[in-house]
Amino acid sequence: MKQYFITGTDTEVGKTYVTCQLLNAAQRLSLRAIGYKPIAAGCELVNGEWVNEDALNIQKASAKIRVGEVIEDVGGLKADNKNRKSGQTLPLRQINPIALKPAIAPHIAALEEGVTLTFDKIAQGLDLLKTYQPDLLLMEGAGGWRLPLTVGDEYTPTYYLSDVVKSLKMDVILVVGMRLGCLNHALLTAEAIRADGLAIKGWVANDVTGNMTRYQENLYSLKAMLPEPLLAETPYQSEPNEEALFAAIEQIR
Ligand SMILES: Nc1ncnc2c1ncn2[C@@H]1O[C@H](COP(=O)(O)OP(=O)(O)OP(=O)(O)O)[C@@H](O)[C@H]1O
Ligand SMILES: C[C@H](N)[C@H](N)CCCCCC(=O)O
Ligand SMILES: [Mg+2]
Repeated sequence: MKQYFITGTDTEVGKTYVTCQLLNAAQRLSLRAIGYKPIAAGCELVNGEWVNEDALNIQKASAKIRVGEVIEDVGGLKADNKNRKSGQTLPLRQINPIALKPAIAPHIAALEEGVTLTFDKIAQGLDLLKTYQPDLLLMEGAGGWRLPLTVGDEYTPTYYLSDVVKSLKMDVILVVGMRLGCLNHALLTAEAIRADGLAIKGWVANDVTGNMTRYQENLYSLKAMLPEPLLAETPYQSEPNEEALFAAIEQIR
């Protein structure tokens, strides 16, 4: 089983978009691929359940439950798993255990809601998804690399999502949202990941706007400055480029 943490140069750069494209491509290559969004901020109440759009998209793109699959109860997340038939999507709460209502920085939302964002909650959710025996597990962050999870007095951050990834020793895939400013954001993010002692498996150039001036020149610059491989380019709003995505999967599987 291969597992990766998907980070990005910022929020809204296409981490979920790229995660789903990779999950779909892996599935087409007969790999069992599952996505995980441990912490999501920005939810709507749908039929009594707090639902986040990233989580829904990842649920849709993830492998389905198999015949007779029995899931161990980990941290109480098994709940809505009974009576499920094979071929159904994984329970949303397992894809996204921590759903915070306002679309704001998660540590602030958590403080408002009296929720604590702990290593254990994130790791338990990951362990539960591993019981489905995926070939590929992609865990999407929230925001960028240095995302605060907990704060002390005066909102001093004390613990970051990057610390969790460090403890889990996960390799990282960096999604670069191709827009003005991304060179600085990509280089700083890559420097921080390496300084945290983690490996960047590769990066994805996601054309998040479709109208970046000098897109190619920016891409050449990133290729020249980032030593890690460009896994794929994901174009703006076109049909997925399956060949490119398959090649990316071959590099990370
Ligand atoms: N290549 C693309 N073509 C078209 N639309 C895209 C592309 N990449 C991203 N988007 C759109 O841009 C928006 C932001 O993308 P996405 O939600 O994947 O960002 P994110 O980095 O996961 O953000 P967050 O930090 O909230 O998790 C979404 O509406 C998504 O559909
Ligand atoms: C709500 C939003 N869509 C993201 N999931 C959360 C982004 C948090 C960014 C925090 C920050 O670095 O300022
Ligand atoms: Mg997302």
